Amino acid sequence: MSQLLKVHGSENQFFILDQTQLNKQLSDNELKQLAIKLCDSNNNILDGADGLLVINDSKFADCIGQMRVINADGSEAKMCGNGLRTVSRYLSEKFNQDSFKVETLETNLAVKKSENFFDKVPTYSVEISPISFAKDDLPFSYMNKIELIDEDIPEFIPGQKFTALAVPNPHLISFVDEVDEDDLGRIGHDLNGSNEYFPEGVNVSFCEILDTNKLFVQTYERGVGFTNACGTGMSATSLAFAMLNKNYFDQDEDITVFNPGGMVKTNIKLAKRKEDSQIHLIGNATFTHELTISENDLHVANVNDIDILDTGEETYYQEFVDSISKI
Ligand SMILES: N[C@H](CCC[C@H](N)C(=O)O)C(=O)O
Repeated sequence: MSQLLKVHGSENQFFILDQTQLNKQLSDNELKQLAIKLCDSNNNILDGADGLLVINDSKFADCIGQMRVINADGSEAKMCGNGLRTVSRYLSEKFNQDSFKVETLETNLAVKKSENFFDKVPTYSVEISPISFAKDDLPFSYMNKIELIDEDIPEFIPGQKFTALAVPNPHLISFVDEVDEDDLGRIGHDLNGSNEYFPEGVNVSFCEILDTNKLFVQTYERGVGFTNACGTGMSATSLAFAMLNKNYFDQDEDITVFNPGGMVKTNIKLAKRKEDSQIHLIGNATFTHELTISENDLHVANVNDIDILDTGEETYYQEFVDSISKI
């Protein structure tokens, strides 16, 4: 029985650990160390990953499991949109249910199996919630602002506007004509080090508006760096897009969000009070490998003692990616 899975949502790569299968739960520090070890590409465990998703039993009767999110640097996040799709598939197949709730650090989220985007590419829809623009919920500090919505912030990039929102992890978004990776990398790095603006760091996304309900989003993630996709980043960006670009947004249709790892869809329902808007993220949940620690003791996971089985699913995902085009 494999103890770990290697998975991805839009090539945002994770390891999944189902702690309910272990004889002894790992401590928070052991989970942090395991995440750092597994995710570090220098350890040659399937080229590392962007984070570790930990599944535990839920304390809520209406949830079939709990998801915790540990970034590659060992920091814990409240939420992970791409990761929640893979955890939803894992729990769906484990309990043979297609629609249920998953407990996360901040709230319990509704998830469900969706119609596959492509043959043999399992596809899931997850609720992204709660939503906040309040400075104390991000948190951020900028002049006397209590919200940052389409705000000129010359200290970041002169002439570029930014929007900050928590879903509930923190996101800073800017709409650009073309993503400049140097700018994105510099701001992402600076705002996740010691800085006066985002004391707990922030995920930074640049977005190109390609057409009506069609976006390209690239993200520099807190606790990771550049990733192929960031589910909460694409979700937060989709809400900001719907709020700020009414002439390019059709509320009756999903938004197609391209990213360096592929494509997802988001569904936005704007509400009178913006925090009451609804976001759903729909996309693949691909399981690429099953891993077994022969020690059967994750506390001392030894790099050389891991058996790895390739599921063959990546082939189907790549066929999906080859079938889509931004234009
Ligand atoms: N780096 C994020 C957590 C992972 C989010 C991302 N991978 C997603 O799919 O939402 C943070 O520290 O808030």
